[in-house]
Amino acid sequence: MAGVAGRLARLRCSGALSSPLQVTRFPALQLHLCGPAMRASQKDFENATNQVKLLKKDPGNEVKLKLYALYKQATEGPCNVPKPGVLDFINKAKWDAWNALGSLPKETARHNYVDLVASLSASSESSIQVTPAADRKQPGSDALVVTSQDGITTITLNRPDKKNALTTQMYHDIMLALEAAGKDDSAITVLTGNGDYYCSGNDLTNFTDIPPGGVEEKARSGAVLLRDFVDCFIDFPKPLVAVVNGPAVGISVTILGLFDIVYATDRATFHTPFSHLGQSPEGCSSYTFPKMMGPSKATEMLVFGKKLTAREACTQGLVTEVFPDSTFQKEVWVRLKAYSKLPPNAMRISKQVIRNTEKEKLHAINAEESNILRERWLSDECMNAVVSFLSKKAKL
Ligand SMILES: CCCCC/C=C/CC(=O)SCCNC(=O)CCNC(=O)[C@H](O)C(C)(C)COP(=O)(O)OP(=O)(O)OC[C@H]1O[C@@H](n2cnc3c(N)ncnc32)[C@H](O)[C@@H]1OP(=O)(O)O
Repeated sequence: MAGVAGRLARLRCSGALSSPLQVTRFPALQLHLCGPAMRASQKDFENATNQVKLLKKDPGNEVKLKLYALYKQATEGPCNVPKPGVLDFINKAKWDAWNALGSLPKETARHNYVDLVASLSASSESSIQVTPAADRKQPGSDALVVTSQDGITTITLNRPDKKNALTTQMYHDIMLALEAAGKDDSAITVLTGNGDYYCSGNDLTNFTDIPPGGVEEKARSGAVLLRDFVDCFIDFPKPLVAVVNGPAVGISVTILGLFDIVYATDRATFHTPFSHLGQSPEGCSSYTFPKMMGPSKATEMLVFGKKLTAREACTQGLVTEVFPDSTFQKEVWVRLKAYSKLPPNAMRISKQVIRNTEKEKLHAINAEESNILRERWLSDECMNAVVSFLSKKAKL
């Protein structure tokens, strides 16, 4: 697979990316990747390496990779270190960027680095270090908001700018929130999203956060986390309601089979593009979906990634009721407030009567799905899909 940074550099040199927009955004890259070699003193270079630490505006992965590559070329010359493993996304992207500079002379690299930093300094507002993913801080508890009112505990996914994609931290926080909600004095628990999306599923940048034990360890710990996460839904003791305020993707769809009620706006869609991502179903959907909609409709969703409208999902039994978007919030909350006034113990016991017969089976299915996914995450198919998403995201 050609490196993303290498592909970017080649495209730039061929002029294929020289649209006015890109020239405006990255003038230094545009000018100097193919431009004439010029001189910058060692002192200028040292100043620039210090200046880089003071930049306030994040210029994005593309420029960070370029800075990294130019620095290495300027200080060490052409790349002749071994290529990192294909699953070592971050180091491989860095290696590709450096390697793409070929035999560019050290002096030219030094000049280009100085010039690139100067162009960035003008509009800088936040840090620009090429931070290894493992060192990156995950969003904290503000990515999840928990409120309790009128007998209802509401857990709200709160990363609207990322379509409420689930970070590793959020999986942990949701488990804690469910544990607390299961014990508090509310009658009903609700999961919903803030913004135009319900949830875009697993945050695909989770895959770049490789621990010291490497990708195998990442896959192993991911499978454990997934299993624990889904177990919390299987075991949740009270009525659990999904208020699906917009499109839902991936794991946010599959776990709906473990909710007691699913209310959706007519703007919602339900998408499980697992094959496209080289992955396989989780959240017990390999069991709950065929059971609720029949194996053929389940296959369309889980194997072929067919996206359902809210009404289709309702017909298939995945959604309880669909509401017009304009009245969705009002109608749903009036309904839930009325339900929350029913005797809580009776509701809890009735839920358990309905669900308990399946619990053991669901735990076994969850364990099996998590194991299979652990292997999938190590596959070329999955790795290529994640690299493709990250490349588009980094606009490489
Ligand atoms: C413990 C581990 C358990 C793992 C369990 C496994 C679960 C499997 C899954 O959940 S598979 C599903 C994974 N999700 C996806 O594949 C969705 C990816 N995202 C998209 O396809 C699109 O972003 C979209 C269709 C959801 C929305 O498209 P739209 O064009 O409307 O918006 P943007 O693409 O511009 O998105 C806005 C910003 O949000 C970022 N983002 C959205 N979804 C994710 C995601 N899943 N992971 C990471 N980031 C996501 C997107 O990159 C934009 O960010 P930016 O503004 O910084 O560019």
